[in-house]
Amino acid sequence: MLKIKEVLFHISQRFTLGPIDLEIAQGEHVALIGESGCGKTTLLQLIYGLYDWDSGSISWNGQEVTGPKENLIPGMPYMKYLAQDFDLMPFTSVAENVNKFLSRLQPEASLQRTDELLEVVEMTALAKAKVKTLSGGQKQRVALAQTLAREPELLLLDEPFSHIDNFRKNKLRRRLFDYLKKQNITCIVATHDSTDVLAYMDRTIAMRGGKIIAHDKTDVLYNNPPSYYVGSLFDDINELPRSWFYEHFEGDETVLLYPHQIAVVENGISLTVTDIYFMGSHYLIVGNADDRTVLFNAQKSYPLQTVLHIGLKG
Ligand SMILES: Nc1ncnc2c1ncn2[C@@H]1O[C@H](COP(=O)(O)OP(=O)(O)OP(=O)(O)O)[C@@H](O)[C@H]1O
Repeated sequence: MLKIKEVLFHISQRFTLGPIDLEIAQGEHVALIGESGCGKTTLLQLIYGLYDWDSGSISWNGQEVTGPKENLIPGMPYMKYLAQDFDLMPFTSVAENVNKFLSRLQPEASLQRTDELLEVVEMTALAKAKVKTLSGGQKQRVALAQTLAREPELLLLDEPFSHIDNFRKNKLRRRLFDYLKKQNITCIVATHDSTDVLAYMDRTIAMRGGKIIAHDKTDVLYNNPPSYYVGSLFDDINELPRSWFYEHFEGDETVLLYPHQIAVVENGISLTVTDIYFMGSHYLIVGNADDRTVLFNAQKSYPLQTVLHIGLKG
């Protein structure tokens, strides 16, 4: 289990991380989401032991994590941190880049494991290619395989799919997180992209200004975002008067609704269509209601300036 107790770290005069309190069980997958600069990378690097923090403690299965002051080689050996700017050997092949972290004593088994890991990241076809000839997304996949080759107990991934095209991303995510679950590898993923987290992360942590501001099971946090900021990390979200959607409700209280929770109804709040975006499975409609912008999903398109009525879906 990872235990972080009251960790506080002044990385600069302008930015303080913490206090952070967090426990993550063996085999759990946890996402760190939050706006750029909120401290996701700094928290991953602290957990890995790349900084000497000011106070508090971090431990993995009872073993204290320590920073560079105490370790000649920074980073805890039972963890692996995959940085945003991955570091590969450009003049050697994809397979060699992965194989170099496997045992020299069992060359047959190492080759087999290299093949297995290249399959996880869908790089089998390019096993013999030199890394310098690869695209950014292909390099990122090799870096992932290399990180897995080191058999970490705790894997820290910083924006692991940022260079990978949508075509491959979904399949890669499924393969990677299935593999990690099977191996019981604990994983923390820092990401901007909520689709990285929804399906694969047991829990999600939302950060802002160096602090954890919300923390729950991923589906619970998605369905009940405690603030507009947290909801907007997952999807477009509307903050609208509660009285628009709930009869007999008066007062200034607002309600947070994702576009898929609002629909065109017969009797409801009147809205003028101002923009329409084709999203593949549906249209995202932007409208103006009582001087507020509202985003909602619809199955069909409407001419601009059409007046519709909206209400809660279902
Ligand atoms: N080595 C450093 N020295 C001083 N300040 C730093 C250092 N590294 C990061 N910071 C500052 O710490 C804050 C948090 O940065 P961090 O990289 O952890 O955020 P992030 O949430 O990972 O952002 P992004 O999503 O853009 O990668 C930022 O204000 C950044 O400027």
